Amino acid sequence: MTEPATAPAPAAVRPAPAGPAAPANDPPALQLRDAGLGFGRRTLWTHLDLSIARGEFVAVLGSNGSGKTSLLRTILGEVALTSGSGAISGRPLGRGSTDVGYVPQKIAIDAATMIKARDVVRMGLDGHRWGLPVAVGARRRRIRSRIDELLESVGAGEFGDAPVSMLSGGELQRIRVAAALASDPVLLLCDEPLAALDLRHQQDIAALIDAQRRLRGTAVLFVTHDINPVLPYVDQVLYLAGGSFRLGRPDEVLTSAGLSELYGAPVDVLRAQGRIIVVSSTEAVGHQSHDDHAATELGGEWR
Ligand SMILES: Nc1ncnc2c1ncn2[C@@H]1O[C@H](COP(=O)(O)OP(=O)(O)OP(=O)(O)O)[C@@H](O)[C@H]1O
Repeated sequence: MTEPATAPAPAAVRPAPAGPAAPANDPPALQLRDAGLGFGRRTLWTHLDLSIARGEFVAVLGSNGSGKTSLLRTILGEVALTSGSGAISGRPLGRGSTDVGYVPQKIAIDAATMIKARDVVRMGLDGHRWGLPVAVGARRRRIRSRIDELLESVGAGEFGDAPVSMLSGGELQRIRVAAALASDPVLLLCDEPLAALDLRHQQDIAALIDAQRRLRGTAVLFVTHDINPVLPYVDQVLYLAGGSFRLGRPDEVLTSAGLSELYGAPVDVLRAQGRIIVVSSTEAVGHQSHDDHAATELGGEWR
């Protein structure tokens, strides 16, 4: 892909992927080989080769309906690839892998429920199973102390005993992250965890996830409509659109030439004050804001 001469590199400081060094012959946290997915006659993406090493941060961008969530669902083993194959830490994709943590867009919580924040984290520890026997004695203390540790690690120590229905969007998102990290996963899948958060909370959650991959070597696959809050951390961008994709470093993928080719329509990628703004021929779109209207129009216009 050609880099437009006018596009400066993002101003963000990119830390090197960190975390405990994995032995050289360790398999990647995630490997997709010649992977494809479609529903009926519609192909979402095909011939996708993606390898994510321990401690690597990969952002997934793309228009509405381009298959970002479906990609996560294939990795979770909920949807089978139409072609190709995938593995997590060398093991074939399948349901219920404790190597994978998942931060969903939403968890369905009844407003009337009295489930506490710490109960949601416990679900993460127990592999999302309710109705386990009540732990007693030393085991109970061990579980409680691990949950306290997880709550502290996401800055949620203070509201661990609060009913989740009382929490703000930002507080609840911390709890979702703590639950996803409970099994100390090799791979963390995040489906738009910054949606509906204000700028400060977006930055907090992004930094939290970055800290986890640095401390624990967790690989991160992060679906987002807005690259900017995670730009300082991103090693690779996977950009899905129009039944195809681009994969590479942010400065390789987020270019006017590359995205125009991907969409088959003129797209300008602007860089200003360390932020990236994607602009169509008619309006600013998608990656700089949480403007659902603009994002929807991007998908609707070019899908
Ligand atoms: N099980 C399914 N059967 C048929 N079609 C499906 C199925 N799951 C998803 N789709 C379709 O596949 C397309 C991609 O959906 P997906 O949710 O992966 O998109 P997305 O990129 O995450 O979109 P958004 O940005 O709006 O969240 C959509 O058109 C959706 O309707």
